[in-house]
Amino acid sequence: MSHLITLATCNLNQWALDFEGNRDRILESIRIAKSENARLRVGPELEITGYGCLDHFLEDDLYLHSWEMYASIISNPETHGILLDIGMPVLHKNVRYNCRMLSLDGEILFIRPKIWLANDGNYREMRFFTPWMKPSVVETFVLPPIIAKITHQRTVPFGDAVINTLDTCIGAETCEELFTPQSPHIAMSLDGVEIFTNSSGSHHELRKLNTRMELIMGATRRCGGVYLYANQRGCDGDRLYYDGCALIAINGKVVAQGSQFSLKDVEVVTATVDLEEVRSHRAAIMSRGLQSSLSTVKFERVTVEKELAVMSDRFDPKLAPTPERSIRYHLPEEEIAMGPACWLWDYLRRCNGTGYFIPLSGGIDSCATATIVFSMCRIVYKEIVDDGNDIVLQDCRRICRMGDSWIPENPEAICSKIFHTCYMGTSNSSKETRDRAKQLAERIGAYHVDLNMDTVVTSIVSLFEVATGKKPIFKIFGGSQIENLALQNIQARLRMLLSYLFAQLLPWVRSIKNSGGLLVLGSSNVDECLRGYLTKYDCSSADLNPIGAIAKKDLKKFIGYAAKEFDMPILIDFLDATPTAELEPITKDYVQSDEVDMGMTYDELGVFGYYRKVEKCGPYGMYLKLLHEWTPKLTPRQVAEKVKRFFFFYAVNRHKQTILTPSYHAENYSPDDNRFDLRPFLINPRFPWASKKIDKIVEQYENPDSTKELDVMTVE
Ligand SMILES: Nc1ncnc2c1ncn2[C@@H]1O[C@H](COP(=O)(O)OP(=O)(O)OC[C@H]2O[C@@H]([n+]3cccc(C(=O)O)c3)[C@H](O)[C@@H]2O)[C@@H](O)[C@H]1O
Ligand SMILES: Nc1ncnc2c1ncn2[C@@H]1O[C@H](COP(=O)(O)OP(=O)(O)OP(=O)(O)O)[C@@H](O)[C@H]1O
Ligand SMILES: NC(=O)CC[C@H](N)C(=O)O
Repeated sequence: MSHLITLATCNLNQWALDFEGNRDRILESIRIAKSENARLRVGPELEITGYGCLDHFLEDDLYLHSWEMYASIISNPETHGILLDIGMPVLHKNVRYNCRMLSLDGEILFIRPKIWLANDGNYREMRFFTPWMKPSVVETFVLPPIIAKITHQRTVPFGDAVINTLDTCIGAETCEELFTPQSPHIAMSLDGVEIFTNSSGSHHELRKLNTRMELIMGATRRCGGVYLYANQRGCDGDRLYYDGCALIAINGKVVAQGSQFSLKDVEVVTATVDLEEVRSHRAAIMSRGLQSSLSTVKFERVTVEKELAVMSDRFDPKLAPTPERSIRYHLPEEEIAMGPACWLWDYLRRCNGTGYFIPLSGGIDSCATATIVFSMCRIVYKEIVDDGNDIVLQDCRRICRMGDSWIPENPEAICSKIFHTCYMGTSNSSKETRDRAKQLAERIGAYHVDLNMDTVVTSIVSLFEVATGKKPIFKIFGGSQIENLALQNIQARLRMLLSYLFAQLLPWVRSIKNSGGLLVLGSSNVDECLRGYLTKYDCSSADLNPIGAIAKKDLKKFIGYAAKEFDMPILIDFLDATPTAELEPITKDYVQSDEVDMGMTYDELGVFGYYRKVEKCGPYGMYLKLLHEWTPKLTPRQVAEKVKRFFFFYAVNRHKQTILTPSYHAENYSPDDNRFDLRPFLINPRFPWASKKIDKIVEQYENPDSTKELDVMTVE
């Protein structure tokens, strides 16, 4: 006979340190879960504080406020009648742990500290928490008096326990633990745990979702069982976008999946599963039976004298298992259209902003950034009109400084209120870029300013001339390299200055009431940041950069996608144009081009970026890898030149990464020096020893007879 139970998991848009807001979202998720008849509700990792509190996790206040919020949740009778798994940090014996609080009917069942902490890339959990290094061990936790008064308990178990109800066994695993080779669910499953909860704080990266999904599918296929994945969603105050995707799986099949990108603050996902399916799946595998009977890891059981099933003894014709469904993945270009857009919306509403400003050049990068803002407006509009989301409508009215009766008639109406673009031309600008910028702004409804700033550039050059008696001139007119660069950088840096001026005053110019300034958007892509192909403190220095960790290649795909999906044919013109900075005079024989200037192509930069950061290659390691990949199309010498050139520019420009505008983290090869890619910024760009070793190999290829065997240790 089947044994049906209904379970709930959720995506919550928590905000670091927003204790009351976080609590209310948790309460709302419990209310929804109960209304769907769920008997178990799991929420995201550290949901009471928000996952991204970083060094605030070191403050005692945070632990106090966590208990206060937790008390107000479990003392609320509306949260009773359902097993709750809530994420919160806890101090035990003066040690900080990242914990899960399991409770039922206002009573704490046990506290489970995370065992395997996330500590690479963007994650630094070891900085704030101590891992519970005693798998399957349980101690006694003395409850703080405010909680003891509410729960009428003095102590509760603290450690790696599991819950036995009358009809099943439940174990908790926390985020990273799923990603480890010896995940806790393995030993738990062999010890009879049938339902696993996973509470996560996992952020978006392009093309990453399948890793998470494959792990969940693989785990439940191999071990059997029901897996409830909960995740935070949204921007909780940092460069990361947590990408939800709450999920319920059973024996390698997905039965429920929440959305990855959305403006919903609370999204609850429920499913009804048949525990008999878990039992028969497991019992059919003899080898699993042997491993289970031999397993020496025994988990302490915390007993609950209740059943999770609504009716285990009778057949209920109204209750049926939720059918299997296929996993939904977005294309990378859809991910770009949605992730940074939702991040920008959270940012704007949470800082009580008036809108965004972007210097729009008529090139791909600022165009992609503007299109992402438009995508944000589309998502907001859809959420208001199609989904009737009142929170988004209220936020939208507040940000647009519109009254209580206003409902936007289309995405362009939202864009026209909050998005400002500006073309800042000089005599080096072309009509094409100017027109493209104007047409793009028109299409999305942005408030556009088209200006010329030659007078400002000229007056700065004149001032310099008066002060020094020397006048720099462009290279094509006979000037030196250094003069040429200085003249380009003046234009670039003035654009930054003008951006902030216009961002501050445009709402005033438009007589928008009660407005503050606009947030300035930067638009350097990941590849040019890595190569340092940007002027320090120019338009690359802004308040936020939605595309700072997205590759040019992906941005182009996104533009192609948006041209069709957003009905924006103008975007095709951007795709067809040659990327150019337009900082040097255009003559009949010369137009500045990015790839020529950089000495490498954007595709090559993508490869270098991947090997440097993801594969952790130094120049020598990268050369060896690319030698196999790029020869015989290129000679070993040409490969060596390219690798050395890349590392040269990377090293001389590394200092620029220290002041990069905070960017949406989207790519695993992001060079963001502030949180993700920590490196020195004074590096010998010639990498002398590695270069000698590379030269030795080139020599070996070019004169195979000259060296009998390859001895890379002997240089000179
Ligand atoms: N090791 C070090 N540690 C700390 N700081 C260091 C440094 N070396 C230089 N610096 C500083 O950096 C300055 C040089 O950097 P920077 O002023 O950026 O100038 P720089 O990197 O020399 O030139 C800007 C580059 O960006 C290119 N570009 C292309 C397309 C568009 C744009 C644009 O902006 O629109 C720019 C432009 O063609 C040029 O190649 C030095 O004057 C010095 O102040
Ligand atoms: N004529 C311009 N008017 C307004 N902003 C400009 C102009 N030229 C450059 N910018 C700003 O400076 C940034 C960097 O300029 P750069 O020429 O390097 O462009 P890019 O990084 O290739 O981006 P894009 O593809 O948008 O031109 C641009 O993204 C844009 O925000
Ligand atoms: N919070 C965590 O433990 C997250 C780590 C995990 N590797 C992830 O990206 O989802």
